[in-house]
Amino acid sequence: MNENLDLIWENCLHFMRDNLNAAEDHTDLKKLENSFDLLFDKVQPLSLENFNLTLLVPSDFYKEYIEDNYLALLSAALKKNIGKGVKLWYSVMENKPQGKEEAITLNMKGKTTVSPKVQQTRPPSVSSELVNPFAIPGMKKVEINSNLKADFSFDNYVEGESNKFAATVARSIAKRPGSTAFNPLFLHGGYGVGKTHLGHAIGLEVKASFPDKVVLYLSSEKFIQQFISAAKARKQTEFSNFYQMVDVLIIDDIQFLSGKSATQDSFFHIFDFLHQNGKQIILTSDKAAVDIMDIQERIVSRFKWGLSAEIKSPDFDTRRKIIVDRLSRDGIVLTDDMLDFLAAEAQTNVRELIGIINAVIAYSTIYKSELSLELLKDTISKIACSKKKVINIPYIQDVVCEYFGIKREQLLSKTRKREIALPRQLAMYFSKEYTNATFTKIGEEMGGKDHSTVMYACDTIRDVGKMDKEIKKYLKDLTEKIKK
Ligand SMILES: Nc1ncnc2c1ncn2[C@@H]1O[C@H](COP(=O)(O)OP(=O)(O)OP(=O)(O)O)[C@@H](O)[C@H]1O
Repeated sequence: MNENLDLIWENCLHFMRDNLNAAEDHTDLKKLENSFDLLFDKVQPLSLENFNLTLLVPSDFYKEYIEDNYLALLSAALKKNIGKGVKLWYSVMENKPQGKEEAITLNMKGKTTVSPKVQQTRPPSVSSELVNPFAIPGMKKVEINSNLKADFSFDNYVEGESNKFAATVARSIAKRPGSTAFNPLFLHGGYGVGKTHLGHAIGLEVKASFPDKVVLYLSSEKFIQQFISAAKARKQTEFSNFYQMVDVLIIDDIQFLSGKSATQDSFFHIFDFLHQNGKQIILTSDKAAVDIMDIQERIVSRFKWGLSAEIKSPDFDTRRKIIVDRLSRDGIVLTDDMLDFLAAEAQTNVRELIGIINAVIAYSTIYKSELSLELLKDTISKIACSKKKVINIPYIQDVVCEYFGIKREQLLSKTRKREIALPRQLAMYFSKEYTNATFTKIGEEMGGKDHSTVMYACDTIRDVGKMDKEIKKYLKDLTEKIKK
């Protein structure tokens, strides 16, 4: 019978909705339907056994509200769709306060026993497993594409000093998603150091160990786009419902939520729902939570609830291990001096290192056994030449905008809001440092600012950057990105 439960419940809902007017003397049907939908969206049928129907409700309030307002209608619907002897039970999802590790369900009997018999005991085999009360009817069984890259597994993740802590925590989360103290896991670090890889590795491991868990990886840009489309179509509720079905949510580059206040609101509610229900949240960012500008304080504070782990640029030994690991997948073995040479080359991030390894693989395929240290040096110098790029003002502006998650129009605007004015001053400063442009030229390219404004910005950043921790960090990160 349970197989048909969703269908039976759908029919009950349909019957009740159809008869709303008859049940109450209400003239504003639209309003009535809306409040009915809001209420019953959050109610799920949990089980139906021997005429015992158990509904999962988010709190006592829902139970009482249903009993007070929809008793007659619900009884009629249940009689019609299940039969006269049906008894109704509630399973109340109780959320422990902040810091809890799991959600529990409590069973209690409803006032409603459609048959006159009073049921005193817990109905047989009511699952104590958490069922998502926010799932849209009919969506429960929808397969979600997790968007996980099979290559980004723990097996392919080389551990070293720079990432050991983050990797250990990630492995422990993958074993008990949502049940460790590491929720959310906030992974941060520079460009290409392996944050995304680790996020995927957790997701893949969870999927392998708990196939029924819903795992979803996506970039914050995708999240923002989806939110905007949902808002345009007035489907914010469906948007939230969708995310609330997820057991392990992995959002990459969360810093891009900066300045997007409506998306932040929605993210906040999804975050709280998932967290309160023991679902695992994994976030990656190119900066520490406190360094993300223009993001609501309540969100930053939630980032700190779990664990923040920084992944640093890989040290020499880790780089060497990564090279050996990658090349061995293609059956390529290099001599020690070749490995040392390559490991010394790409010092800042693994992505750059992988570019070099791929070039070695390509050359190895062409030259086969003739691969030598000289050939490697030659290959690397060619890569370095082809990678040299022109650093000009528009390029600097792009890097700054991407870093702060703001638009070029904002950067070039006249606004004095700190979250825009500071990136603008930094862009002016870097334009002076890295190009031959005059103050006047920089001013023109920065949205028609006066040369004295540019001079002032450069002096300020230079002076403040000497002692202000925040500015120092921006200078370091942006220098790395501009020179990359
Ligand atoms: N420790 C590691 N072992 C093996 N491969 C790694 C490791 N760290 C990173 N990589 C590889 O380096 C590349 C870049 O890593 P990843 O995309 O995870 O970086 P990221 O920190 O998310 O960077 P960004 O912030 O720029 O997106 C990927 O191909 C990834 O598989």
